[in-house]
Amino acid sequence: MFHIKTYNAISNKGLDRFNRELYQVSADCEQPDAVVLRSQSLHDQDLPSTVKAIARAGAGVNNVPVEACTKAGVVVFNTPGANANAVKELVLAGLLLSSRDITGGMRYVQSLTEMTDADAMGKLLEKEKKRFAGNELYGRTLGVVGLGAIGSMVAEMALALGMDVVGFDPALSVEAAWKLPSQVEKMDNLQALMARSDYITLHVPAIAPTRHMINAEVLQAVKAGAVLLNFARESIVDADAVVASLDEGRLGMYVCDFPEPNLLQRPDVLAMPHIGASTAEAEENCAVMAVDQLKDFLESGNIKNSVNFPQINLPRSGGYRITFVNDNVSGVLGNVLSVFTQNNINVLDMMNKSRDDIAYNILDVEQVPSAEVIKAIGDVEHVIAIRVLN
Ligand SMILES: NC(=O)c1ccc[n+]([C@@H]2O[C@H](COP(=O)([O-])OP(=O)(O)OC[C@H]3O[C@@H](n4cnc5c(N)ncnc54)[C@H](O)[C@@H]3O)[C@@H](O)[C@H]2O)c1
Ligand SMILES: O=C(O)CC[C@@H](O)C(=O)O
Repeated sequence: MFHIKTYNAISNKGLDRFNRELYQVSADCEQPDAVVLRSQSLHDQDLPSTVKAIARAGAGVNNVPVEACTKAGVVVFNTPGANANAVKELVLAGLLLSSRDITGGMRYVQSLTEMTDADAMGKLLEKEKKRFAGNELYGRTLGVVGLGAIGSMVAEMALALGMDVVGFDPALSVEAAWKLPSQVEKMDNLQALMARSDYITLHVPAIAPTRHMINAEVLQAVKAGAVLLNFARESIVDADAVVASLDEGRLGMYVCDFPEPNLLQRPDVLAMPHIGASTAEAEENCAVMAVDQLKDFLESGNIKNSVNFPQINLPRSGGYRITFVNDNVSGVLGNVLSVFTQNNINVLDMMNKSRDDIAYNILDVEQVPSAEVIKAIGDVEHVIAIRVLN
């Protein structure tokens, strides 16, 4: 039986994929084999030593202490692309809400509660509507910072709206580059993108190099009146620098999914409560992907879409499956194989993959490994974690 601890509201479409004869799933499990979560921060929590994997039903893993997990041999998964369409559609809302005073106009109409005469109301609205006029997106330039799953979808959408699109992503993967429309013009640096764009939208992960990447210096390069949209993370933008730029009249508007107190009560800030991925479809997609990846890892040792471990998949070749994690230094696998030789255990198939400082191994063996053999493998220098699967 595997024990799964959940945090946040994880869609039942995903959780129902855990066969209850094999899995116990609950929010208050104390010694879980694995954790499924959304935005709950694990930074201030002690992770039980029973945890072998953490599945983030979503893209950003800044709420998970990934480095500590890697050192402890804990695999961290995310669900790349599973909520990208939801974010893309909210970016479209942000573009429209920042271009036309839709919310101001709606608030004004709702305020006319004293009016009883429809003709008089119609005349008043025709007179007042100029206060809520705006501009079109067509022909304007959108700068997309980060051209991964979300950024590339946003770029494609903007092109379909008749916008020009420029992009900046120094770490673009080959796979992501293939998905990018050819009309997206590549910018060499962030300043160049800022100087060209009427709208700038951020789609980078919250990692050390992106912390405050939008700061006072970068905002100097922005076109007067440009709109900045942040549906990525709070830490990417220095909110004080944004407020200063808005006050100065340089930045025209800030649309964000990560409000901070100093952004409230400003007409030039449109703030939302982190709802980029809050659609039924995105929540289901993320939960299904997270659960499927976790099951494949717990039951077969395979790893797909991990942010700290290598991708690996070894079809079962019968016998008994053992997986182990080790420091990525030479000689460890050889020493483990010697343990099998010494104990007359035949290896049927095996795969070894590494990523940065960590290596991960799957071995199918013919004979059931005894507790002594497992202990001997665990005692091999640089072996961090070991599992025996049925
Ligand atoms: N508002 C929400 O609810 C919501 C939902 C989903 C994702 N997000 C956030 O959006 C981020 C991006 O999501 P994604 O699915 O597109 O991820 P992704 O990994 O597919 O794409 C991120 C892209 O950013 C690029 N990048 C990294 N560092 C960069 C830098 N310094 N400058 C420019 N580009 C850089 C990467 O090369 C990659 O192409 C997530 O990490 C998460 O923080 C927010
Ligand atoms: O789970 C959520 O609601 C938000 C997820 C989002 O921020 C992400 O990084 O994927």
